[in-house]
Amino acid sequence: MKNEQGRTETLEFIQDVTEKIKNKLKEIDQSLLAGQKDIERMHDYYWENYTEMDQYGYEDYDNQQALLNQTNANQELIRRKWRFQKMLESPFFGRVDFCYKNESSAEQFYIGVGNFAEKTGGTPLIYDWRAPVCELFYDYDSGPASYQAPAGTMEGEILSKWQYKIRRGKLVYAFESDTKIDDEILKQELGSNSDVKLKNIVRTIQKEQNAIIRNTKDKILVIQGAAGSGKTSVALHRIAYLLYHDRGNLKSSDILILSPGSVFADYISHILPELGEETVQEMSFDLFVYRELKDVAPDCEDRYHQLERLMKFPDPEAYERYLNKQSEWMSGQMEGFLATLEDSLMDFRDLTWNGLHKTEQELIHLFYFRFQNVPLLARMNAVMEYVVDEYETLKGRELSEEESEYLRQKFDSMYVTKDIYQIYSRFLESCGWQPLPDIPYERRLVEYEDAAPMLYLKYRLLGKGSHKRIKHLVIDEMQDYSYIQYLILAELFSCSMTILGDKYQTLDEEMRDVTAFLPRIFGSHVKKISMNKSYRNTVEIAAYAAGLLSPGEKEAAEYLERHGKPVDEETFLTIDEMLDTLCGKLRIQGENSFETAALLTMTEAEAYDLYQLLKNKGQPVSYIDRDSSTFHPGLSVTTFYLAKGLEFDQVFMVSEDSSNPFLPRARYISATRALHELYMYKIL
Ligand SMILES: Nc1ncnc2c1ncn2[C@@H]1O[C@H](COP(=O)(O)OP(=O)(O)OP(=O)(O)O)[C@@H](O)[C@H]1O
Repeated sequence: MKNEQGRTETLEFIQDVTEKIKNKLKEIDQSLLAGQKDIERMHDYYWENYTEMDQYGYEDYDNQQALLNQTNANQELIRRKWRFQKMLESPFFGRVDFCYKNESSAEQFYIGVGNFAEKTGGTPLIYDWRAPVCELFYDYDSGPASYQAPAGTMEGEILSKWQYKIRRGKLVYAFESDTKIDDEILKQELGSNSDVKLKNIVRTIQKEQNAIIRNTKDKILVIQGAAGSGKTSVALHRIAYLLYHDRGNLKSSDILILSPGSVFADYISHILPELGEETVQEMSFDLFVYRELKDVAPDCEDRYHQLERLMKFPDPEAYERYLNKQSEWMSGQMEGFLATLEDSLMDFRDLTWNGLHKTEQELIHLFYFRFQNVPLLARMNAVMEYVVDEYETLKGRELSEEESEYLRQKFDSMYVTKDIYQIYSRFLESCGWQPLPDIPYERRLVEYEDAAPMLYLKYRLLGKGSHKRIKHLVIDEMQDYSYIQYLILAELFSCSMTILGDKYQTLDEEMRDVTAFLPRIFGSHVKKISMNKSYRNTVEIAAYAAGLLSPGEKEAAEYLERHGKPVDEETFLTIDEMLDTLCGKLRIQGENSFETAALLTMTEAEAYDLYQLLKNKGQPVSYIDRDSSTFHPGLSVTTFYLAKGLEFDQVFMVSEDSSNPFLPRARYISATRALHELYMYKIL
């Protein structure tokens, strides 16, 4: 009965709110038209009068400003229009009936992806999911509850909670639940064939996820989450939340996501616009390092080069060296090296030029005492500026550019070398490793194992102003960054951060738990949180994936009770046989078909061959390599490491070489990419 009444109420509310949204859209259309006319009028005025505008350009400037303001206002209107059009499709997804303490009746709060009020600034008919009152929906069952409003804690009682699905303006279901966001709804959401790309989860954010999304008090949040626990989703919703709550200070251009690559960036790119925000900047760490080292060497390997090499030519010694070069131990060695470098890098001499005279002793004094806090390779410049300043004051004239340049070279010649490549090579030797090949700039290629330590050395020698413009940094796949890489990030960014990942999904042979050392780099601001419940996979797939971990690695993972087909393990004698079987199992065409499937291999070469073979068989298929930038529906062929962070309805993983040292990790990463069906194939 209560359900019936609730449903009727909801239908009436949908009708009412739809009418009001339509009216709002009409108003926006009228304002847009008026705005457009204004712009045209301003253009006309300009062209008719520009020859007569005042000579100082004031009128021209005013005209340009007015034009810019009107264009911005129109753009804001277009954004609002788009948002309200979306709301017409699905105006809200939840409702809380909350009775404030000392009140006799409950208020109804409808919750949607955005706010909607009839009049700007009026009481919302629908509340944005990020509004304070919506905490009640995500965090509480029926009964006593409270939320934090700007005016303080609001206490009361939740009398009922509703969840809705509205599609194309029509109510699909409405049901009252006493509990938190109900598992049944979650199962329905996840059990249906997935969208092509990552979905927004506003309708079903879980309590522990909500705590992370709404956390504004911890400067650095580090989230260790099981595969499929919603880390990426939570990070994106957290960005939307921070943007909503700190509108005055934070813009989307102030936020940076360090992500594994361009396909991943494409895979998540629509979420923020769906949540009413603009997309944020995205960058891969390896690309950043390559750019920063451009003045040291023209080319630089990335993570994937290194991984491919180690898979092709397994070399335990090289692997050990790579791990050491990325470690905390290495940063200690570097500090020791830097301490002795102060002496061995310098060759002080008396300096005499056009009446300017400084003895070796005077220069040494300036270098080691007056400017001791300036980074080593920038210090001579500081000494020179000091000396030149003194000289100019004495002579009462400024040096010409040529004179300054001449003197700069003279001062610089007191460094034995300023070449970071050569200094780094000396550092390697001091640690007992092979130095780098002594070759000119044009022929240099920095191997992946040296790239991050070399960049860190560069910053330590030259100094690096932090990226003040970035006010929030998100680091996804945190387990893929080494100690040295985090030192670089700490050097570059002093802003708040969300760092998330899964220690079991490393691209190393062993799991990597970075949470152990992050507090040593970022200090006491680090707050660690775990997310153990996995939402992506069926129970069958999740249990299979857990079985791929070694006994010491298993943690008590929780799964959503969603069942599907058992995992299919098969061994084939030929690739052709395997591909025929795969084509038979693919369900990406026809009725009840899936949206996405992936064939995952160990190496790039294997992926490319299989892609070609599938194409030859007439199978529609896309190939994802490290330069790809779009994620397509249908079947994709790629390596396990490029599939990180992505998910597919069906996953086929094929391994051809059982001695590959990365096989166990690759199998785990591949298996956890599957939403509904998993096929683990081996070729003998
Ligand atoms: N609260 C939720 N409601 C609905 N779906 C959810 C929820 N949380 C996570 N999911 C779904 O679970 C899947 C995994 O989410 P996501 O990719 O964010 O996890 P992840 O922890 O980053 O995974 P991985 O580390 O394995 O790449 C996605 O399909 C996502 O939509």
